[in-house]
Formats: sequence, structure tokens, C-alpha cells
Amino acid sequence: MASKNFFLVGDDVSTAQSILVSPTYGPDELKRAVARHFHIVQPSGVSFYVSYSSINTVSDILDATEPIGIRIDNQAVREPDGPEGLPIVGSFYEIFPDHLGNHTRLFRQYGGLIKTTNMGKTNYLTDDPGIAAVALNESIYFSKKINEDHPLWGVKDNIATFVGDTETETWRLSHKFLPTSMGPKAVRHYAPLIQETVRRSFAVFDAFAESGRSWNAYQYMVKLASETIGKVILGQNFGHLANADAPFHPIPLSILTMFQLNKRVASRGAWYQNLPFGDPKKLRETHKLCYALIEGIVSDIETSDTAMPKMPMAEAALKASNLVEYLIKGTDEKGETFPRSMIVPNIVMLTSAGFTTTASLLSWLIYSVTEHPGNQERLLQELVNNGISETTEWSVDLVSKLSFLDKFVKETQRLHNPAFQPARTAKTDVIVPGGYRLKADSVVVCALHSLHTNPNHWHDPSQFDPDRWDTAEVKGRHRAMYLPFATGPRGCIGFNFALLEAKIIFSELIYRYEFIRDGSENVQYDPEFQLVRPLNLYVSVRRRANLSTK
Ligand code: HEM
Repeated sequence: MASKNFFLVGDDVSTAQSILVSPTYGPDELKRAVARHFHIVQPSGVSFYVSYSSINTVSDILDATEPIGIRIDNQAVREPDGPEGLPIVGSFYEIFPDHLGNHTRLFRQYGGLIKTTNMGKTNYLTDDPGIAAVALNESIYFSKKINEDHPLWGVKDNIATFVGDTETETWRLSHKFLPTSMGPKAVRHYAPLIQETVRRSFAVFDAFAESGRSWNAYQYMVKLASETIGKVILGQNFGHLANADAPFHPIPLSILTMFQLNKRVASRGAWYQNLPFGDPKKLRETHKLCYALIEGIVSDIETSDTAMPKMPMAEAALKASNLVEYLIKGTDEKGETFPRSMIVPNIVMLTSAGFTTTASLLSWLIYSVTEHPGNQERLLQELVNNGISETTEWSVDLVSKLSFLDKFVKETQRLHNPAFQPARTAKTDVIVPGGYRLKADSVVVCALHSLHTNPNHWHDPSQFDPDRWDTAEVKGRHRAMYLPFATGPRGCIGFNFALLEAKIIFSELIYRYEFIRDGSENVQYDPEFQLVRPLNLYVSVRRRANLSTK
């Protein structure tokens, strides 16, 4: 072993530190040793320099007589840049209300990792797949740790998945039980329930078709998606599809109110969250109401005579009539069930994550067919070509045959993904791809919309083109260029279900109705919501008369 001096290009050469280098090291081993020492997250990006000349071999390193400079992805190490901001409000007016558009603009101006401050919170946002990939992968450098700067700080609850830290016993337990109930096997048996729910909704949409009345897409997709989730998770019929004007059930209503209030409260900073009046107070009250309603349902299922016996969770996932029953009766390898005290917070989370997102995806799918002529016909033709009719029995296998539908859904999620800001926290000082230096506890937000439209990685990114998914460029893309469900251990556990649900519901709707946009103004997304949902998308439907044949 020889002791060699290394420094990060961008820092003064006097900061050089000695690292032991073995002559037996291969180039990758050397990069790993150096990366570990300097907390460089991705060793493959490391390169070495002496007097501005690149050196590549371990023997060159051993021969070097001067301190050896390190670059990351050929870049010097530096702090992320961003708008300077104003006192107190920081970058608020640079970002809101159009946070998606403004973040994209700031990436073009400042690079792939930007620093923003907003009402006392500092976030580092990225549209770079290399940075997103390392941030989302739980590691010695990053974890989902919800600190005061994290977008989920206002709703943090370590007992519940989604809004709790990874490094907790409670997340470990929920991660053990919940994914089985949403895995590919379990999801298969939800297809008939999804089919039954969407067919019940025809009473509502037929009435709209007859009257010619136009309707707000998100509002009705929420009714439909929450009706499905109500059954799957809680075993409840929310009654949303009884008629066109059926009122919202208090559970989805309270969840939607929380999503709105939380985005509003969180974007105004920590000082606002604890106010004893106004939105913060309403948020706390709505939270309490939602928990109380779900506790009532859990207790009823717990004491119901018809409940199934305890059984291993893999079996319970296929036999339980709903997820509450699954969590009460499913057992792990030691025969233990999910702790009772954790059921309500996790069921609230699953219910919330389960319908607000798919409702938004369904709304954007409707938007995409009305906005981009020709696609509605292509989708319908594919259904006809696959022998789909009004009496089709839907299954996972049938859905997987619909390749144009798959591309259409992907393209819609690329441009209008419901989730937009999965965030992870640096556990130590780190240097991420591109050479950006972050301090421990820095929160990196993966700006999904900007990532999905990054012109360095997507050809003609704003163009809606489902066929791009057939191109070699997109097929061979960086694995983190498209992350609608995030990735890594804290990625979405409901994605199998979400895609199955959206594809069955949307296919059934397209088969029965032609969608027509109402109004000609630009469709806006709601900037004051936890998810990207269309605010002013009004459509009407026409019952299809003559279906095209094969
Ligand atoms: C189009 C629909 C959906 C999208 C775009 C979506 C997206 C996401 C994303 C981006 C995350 C990561 C959040 C973060 O890192 O902070 C996530 C997590 C999660 N999603 Fe989804 N999701 C969808 C549907 C669903 C459904 C239907 C369910 C359940 C029924 C679900 C349950 C969850 C849960 C429980 C987590 C948290 C996992 C954890 O904390 O370990 N999602 N989802």
C-alpha cells in the first residue's frame, strides 16, 4: 500500500487527503476506495488528474508526485446554484403558482441540481436521472428521512408508510405486510371488482350522454377511483355512482381536503403550520375526522362474524375481502399479525394514495384523448382487434395484450404524472453525480415533470407521442429517466394495482363513449394540490353507436 494525496478539483489543493492505494487495485477498486473516502455517491463517475492532465491507470496514480485531482463526471465539485431569492419568502415568487413550469425554467438556467429556498425551507431539486437514481435508492448516503425541509414534513407520521422515515421499525413492519397485498399475484384478483365498478358508473355517464351535460373530469374520476379503492381497501361502497349528483362520502372528501390544505400550508413555511386558526387548524381537524371514520370501519371489520381466520399473509392477500381484513388476519413467518395500533394510520395512507393518484391519471388520460386527435380511434381499434366487447371479462393477461394502450398511458404519465416530488434526504455530506456537493440533511426532490421532459434526455419532450415508446432511444433510456412511481425501496407499492385499474377503467370508458373537450381555454393543473390534477378539464361524452370491426 502507498499513501497518495487526493483532492477534489474545485477545492483548494491544500485540502488534499491521503488515501492508501494498493498496487493490486484495479481501476474500479481504486475509484471505489476514493469515492468512499470523499463520500462520492457514484464511484463510476470518478476521474483523476495531475497538473490538468487526465491519468487513468493505477500505476500512473502510484507514480504521481503531486496531489491528484478528482473530478466527478468530468466536473469540478461545486455547490448547486439557484435563484438568489428575497428575504423571508426566498424563491417563492420564482416558483409559485406554476411550480412545474418554473422548476423546468430554473433547471435550464442553473443546471441539473438547483437550490431553492422557500419560506425558510431549503430544497435541492433535480431533473437529472443520474442524481434521481442515487437519491431514490436507499443507501449509506440517502434515505427517506422526513425532516423540516422535506415536502412531507407537515403530514409526517412515523407509524404510517409513505409519510414516515425508512429507518424505523414501523416502516420495516409495514414494508413487510403491505407490498404482498399489492403485488402482481394479489392484484390479479382485483380485475373483476374494477370491471364491476366501472360498469356501475355507466349509469352516471349514460345520463351525461343523454343530457349532453359536460362534467369536471377530475371530480368524476375521483368518484370512480375512490369507489374502487373503497371496496378494495375498506370493503365499503361509497355510493358515488348511484346517480350523477350523488354526494361525496366523508372519507374521500376528508382526504381530498387534506391534500389541498397540506399543499397550501406546506408551501407557506414552518411558521404557518402551527397557527391555531385558518387552514392549519382546518387541516388538523380534517385529519382527526378522517382517522375517526377509518377507525370505525376497522373496528366493524374486526368484530364482524363473517371475518376469515388468521392465515399466512400470501394466502390472506388472495382470500381477504379487503385490505383491512388482510391486515387483521394475515400473519408473518412467526405467525404474528400486523400491529393493531398501526392499522388505521396505514389504511388512511393506502386509501389516500390509492384513489387521488389514479383519479388524476384517469383525468389526464381523458385530457390526452381529447387534446390529441386520432388517439381515441387508435385505442378503440386496439380494443376491437383484441375482441373486447361489452361483456368482456377483464384480466391482467388481457390488459397486457393492449400495447398501444400501454404506450398511451406511459406517454400521459410522462407529461402529466400525478406525483411530482418524491424526496430523499442526504445522510452525510455527499457528492452526487455531476459533482454537486450537498451537506448532510439536504433534501433532494426529484422533480418528476422536469425529469420526464428534460431536453437533454428526451427528443422533442413537449410533444405527445405514444409511439416514442417504440423507439430505440426510449427503450435504451437511463433507468431513472422515467419514474412515475419513483423507484427504490420507497417507491410506489400500488403501481401494479394503479395501472391495472386505470387501464381497465379507461378501456371500458373508451369502448362505450367518445370523449369531447368542452371549452377551448388551456387546461391548467391545480398548483395548490399535493398531486398534479387538472383543474378545469370539462368534457362531455357521446355513446358510441357503430363500433369499428377488426
Ligand atoms: C397513478 C397512480 C400512482 C402514482 C403515480 C403513484 C406514485 C407514487 C410515488 C411517486 C411514490 C413515492 C412517494 C415518495 O417517494 O415520497 C408512491 C408511494 C406509494 N404509493 Fe403510489 N402511486 C400511484 C398509485 C398508488 C396506489 C393505487 C396505491 C395503493 C393502493 C399506492 C400506494 C403507495 C404507497 C403505500 C406508497 C408509499 C410506499 C412507502 O412509503 O414505502 N400508490 N406512489
